[in-house]
Amino acid sequence: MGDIDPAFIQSIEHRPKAKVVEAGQIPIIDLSESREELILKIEKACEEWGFFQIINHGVPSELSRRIEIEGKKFFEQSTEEKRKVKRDEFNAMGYHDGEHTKNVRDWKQVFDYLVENTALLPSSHEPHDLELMTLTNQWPQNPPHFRETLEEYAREVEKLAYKLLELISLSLGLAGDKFNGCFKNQLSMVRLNYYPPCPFPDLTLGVGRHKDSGALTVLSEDDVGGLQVKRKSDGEWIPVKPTPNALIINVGDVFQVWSNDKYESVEHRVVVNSERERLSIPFFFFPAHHVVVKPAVELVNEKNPAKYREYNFGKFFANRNRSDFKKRDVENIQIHHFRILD
Ligand SMILES: O=C(O)CCC(=O)C(=O)O
Ligand SMILES: [Fe+2]
Repeated sequence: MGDIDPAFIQSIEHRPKAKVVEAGQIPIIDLSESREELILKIEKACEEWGFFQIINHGVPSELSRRIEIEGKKFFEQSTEEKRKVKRDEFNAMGYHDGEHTKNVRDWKQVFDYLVENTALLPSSHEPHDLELMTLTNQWPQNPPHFRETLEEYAREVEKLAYKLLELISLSLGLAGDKFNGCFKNQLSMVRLNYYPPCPFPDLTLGVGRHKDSGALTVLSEDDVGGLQVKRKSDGEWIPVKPTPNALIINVGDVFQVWSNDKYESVEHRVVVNSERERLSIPFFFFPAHHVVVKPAVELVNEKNPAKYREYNFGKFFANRNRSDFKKRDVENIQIHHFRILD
């Protein structure tokens, strides 16, 4: 392949370094340990890294392999076939091959689907526009077992996401079911990220640096690797080494606000390589559109006042999605825009 489309090129400071730091893996937590142990380990991991891996999590490894196979079969089809379920400005679910993160194009293709098949979302990001629209999944004809496999996977990971929600809430000293109600009519979705081999891995990223906007993310990946997490202690990009049968968990913006900054939604990105394609499957645990996100009252007092103004999750989501389709001149909305200045 010759020239690269300039839309993919990262500015120099954001390009991946040839030499990566190897030390300091994110913690691996065994979910079959006692609750007391788990809560302590999760608290430490969330404070230090914002990320951890889990093993013995209950999602059958055979199912993870099946979804990987179905995913690869889907992406191997012709562009024409895949574009039959293309997402657009009216329906954000389905196939997409032009995603931008921070206004630079990502070296990847995606397929998105909702965990609940349909979900309500504000029609626009404008605060006073109260109109809602319905998002609906788009399913391709092929591969034939794609839909049933993806739906089964979403059901399994959703159970795990509720378990993690409980453990993380307990680790903050909150009731285990404190936030359960926020996920009735949830906007949660699963994304298949497909990263083709890239002839210019030094200039591009599979996904540019970003923070996840939901409560938490459960990520499954194949054995290729590419995810890098920004280490809180020194800002270095640390590669996450794929661990067989493990899932990678990170707390997102919503938990950062709920926890009033005890836990941080940590930046991460994906590097690509010139030899192997890669598939990763994040489950984004998103509240319902009407949920008002604000620091938990139990964690706020005179000494530790709320660090964020409350915001409407659906409006935040609608605003964030505006930048997926085209380059925009302004910075994408971020939770720091809701920060109360000291
Ligand atoms: O592919 C990965 O490892 C992570 C992808 C990611 O961060 C995302 O889709 O939000
Ligand atoms: Fe992410």
